Amino acid sequence: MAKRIAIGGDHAGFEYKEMLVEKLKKQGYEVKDFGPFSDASVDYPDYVHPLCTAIEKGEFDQGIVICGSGNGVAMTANKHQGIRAALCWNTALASLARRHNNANVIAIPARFVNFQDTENMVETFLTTDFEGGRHKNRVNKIACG
Ligand SMILES: O=C(CO)[C@H](O)[C@H](O)[C@H](O)COP(=O)(O)O
Repeated sequence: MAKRIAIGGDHAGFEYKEMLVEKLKKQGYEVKDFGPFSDASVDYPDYVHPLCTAIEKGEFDQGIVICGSGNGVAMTANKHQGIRAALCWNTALASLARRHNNANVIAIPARFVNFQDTENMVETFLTTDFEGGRHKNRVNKIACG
């Protein structure tokens, strides 16, 4: 079964989101675009909260959220108990986010990374497994409340 990917962000991430959606669909991923659907100025929580709720409900396997710095989308995503969002700006961080933190959402700072690096980070994020072992207890202790 194709991996189900949820993607969204804000106007600053719009261009990269559009290019990623096209690429991921071509690669055979099942992709749902949570918006926005133009580069008009918007508020990222309006798009990131529905995306994260859908992941928490089990409707998607992993998420990609993109804004200018990556911080706004990451902060929003991490308000959700079932989300572990990792702000990444290179493939080493994307790999560690999966291997050590079992991150289920990657947050990308579109204004600070080029698209080639973004593609590489996303590919790494979607294809790298959680190592478990010593990291399992730590990850289990992240959620609170
Ligand atoms: O949330 C952010 C900052 O933490 C994102 O980078 C936004 O994309 C950014 O704030 C948008 O800025 P703009 O001046 O409204 O385009």
